Formats: sequence, structure tokens, C-alpha cells
Amino acid sequence: MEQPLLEVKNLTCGYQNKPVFTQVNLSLYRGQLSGLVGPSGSGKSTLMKAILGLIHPWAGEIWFRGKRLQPGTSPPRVGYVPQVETVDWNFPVTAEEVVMMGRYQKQRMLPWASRGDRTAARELLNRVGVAHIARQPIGELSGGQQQRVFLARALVGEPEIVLLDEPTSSSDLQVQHELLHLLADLNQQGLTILLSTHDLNSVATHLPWVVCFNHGLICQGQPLDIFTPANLERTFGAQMVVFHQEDRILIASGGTSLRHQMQRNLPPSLLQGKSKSA
Ligand SMILES: Nc1ncnc2c1ncn2[C@@H]1O[C@H](COP(=O)(O)OP(=O)(O)OP(=O)(O)O)[C@@H](O)[C@H]1O
Repeated sequence: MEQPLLEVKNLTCGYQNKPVFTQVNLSLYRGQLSGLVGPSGSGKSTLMKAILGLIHPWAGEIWFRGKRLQPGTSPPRVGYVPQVETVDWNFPVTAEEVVMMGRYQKQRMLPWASRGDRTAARELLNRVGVAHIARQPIGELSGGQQQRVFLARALVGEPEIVLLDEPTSSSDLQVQHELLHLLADLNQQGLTILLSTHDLNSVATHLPWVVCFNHGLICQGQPLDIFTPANLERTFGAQMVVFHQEDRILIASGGTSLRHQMQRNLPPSLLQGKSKSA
């Protein structure tokens, strides 16, 4: 059986005396492109930070390529794109410098740029489609461009896995779709990707694998199998309606009244209102 690239075993994390999740087990396989979905505060960022060694787990283990990592250490060749809300955009640096900072961190170089640094940063910005804004201050870029700059920074050191924390949260639909297409391209080139998001419809459309999370792993699988009203209610604690059309699905929030309204107006083949457990 294939060995997972990254494995989380019985992981328990929390802050102060409050646990966020207990005994989580999750395996990421080489070449996987997965979405981590769950309500706000359910522990998605905490899980990513634990994988990255940014917080110390209370218990459990993280394994990378079959080797156990020391608690609180960063796995080799894992890139990270933080939530844009956590970044100080007034920091006076250009897009290119943001990417080069990733190089300094990895190579422990002194913070001045060589021509090689600049060329490498340009190549990465080019790879994510924003080489033209290399010299612009990061604070003056659009949310979508900022996101790509941070993606370029995460690609420094040629990671095998990139974790993205809500990369689609601050951008409009078109920008979200473009980013997800870019991630699919990077995935085709061999990158393993886990991204957290609240946007269930983007996950359903663009991602082949979904992990539902709410203070623990609820279920995982292909969106068509996993996004059932029952699983969504278990994950989000709210009723949702799932529409099916051929191999596509559309998820809308709404309780019984919306479902009854839809049932009156839509053919039953489009509507999945009955619970199907994973
Ligand atoms: N540094 C911290 N100190 C104390 N509590 C924290 C800290 N960071 C997060 N928490 C708490 O841990 C819980 C999980 O937070 P986390 O950010 O992991 O959730 P999330 O699923 O990523 O949420 P969102 O989708 O809103 O980003 C929340 O109750 C949050 O308030």
C-alpha cells in the first residue's frame, strides 16, 4: 500500500487549557489536491499550524515520508500560504521582496538580494502569473495578486506539499476560480495541496478530494460522495440543500422551508434533500 507523504496520527491540539481537537488522524498522499472544510473556529488553521510545527501539539505525532517529526518542528519541503487577514499589508516591501524573504528563511542567508535571488523570485512570480507586479509594494496589490505572491513565496525551496489557509476568502468569484485553476495546474505538475475554505461550491467544482472537519475529522472523500445533507449538517451544524446535475453539485444553505420551496419548483432528480450518511 502507498505510504502517505504526510501523516497526522492521533493529534490533539489546543490553546491554554482548552482543546480544539482530539485524536485526529489524517493522511495526505503524493499528488492529492484536497479541500479542508468546516465552520469558523472548528480548528482548520490550528491543524495546519500543527502540521507546520508552528504550534506544539498536546499529543500525537506527525510523520513526513515515513519519518516521525520532532514535535514543533517544521516538516522539510512543506510550503504555507497564511490567511491574508493575518498579514500586515502596510509593511513596505515589494512582491519580489516577499518572495525573496522565503529564500532567506530557507537558506539562512543575510537579507540582501543577489541577482540569483531576484531571478529565482521572478521565476516563481512568473510561475503563478504575476511577474508583471514584481516591483510593486505588496500593500498596493489586489487580494488575488497578494495571494499569488504568497503562493510564490510558499514555492521557494520546491516544496512537495503546500498548505493554504483560506486562499479564496477575500476575493471575488472570478479570482477564486483563477486561483483554483492555478492550484490545479501546480497539482498536475506534482505538487500535493491542502487548502482550507468555507466555499463549499468551489470545493465541489474544483477539488477532487474533500476533508470535512469540526473539532475533529468528520468524513473525507470525493465531493460528490461526501457533500450530502447529512454530512454537511454533521460538519456545519446547519441544514443545507444539495442540488445534483449530472456530475456536478450545488450547495445552498437553508432549512426545511427552502427545501420545501425547492421541492415544489425543481424536478426531484436535481434535489438531494434526504440524508445519506458517509
Ligand atoms: N492563538 C490562540 N490562542 C487561543 N485560542 C486560539 C488561538 N488561535 C485559535 N484559537 C481558538 O481555537 C479555535 C480554533 O481556531 P482556528 O483558527 O483553528 O479555527 P478555523 O477553523 O481555522 O477558523 P476560521 O475558519 O474562522 O479561520 C477557536 O475557538 C479559536 O478562537
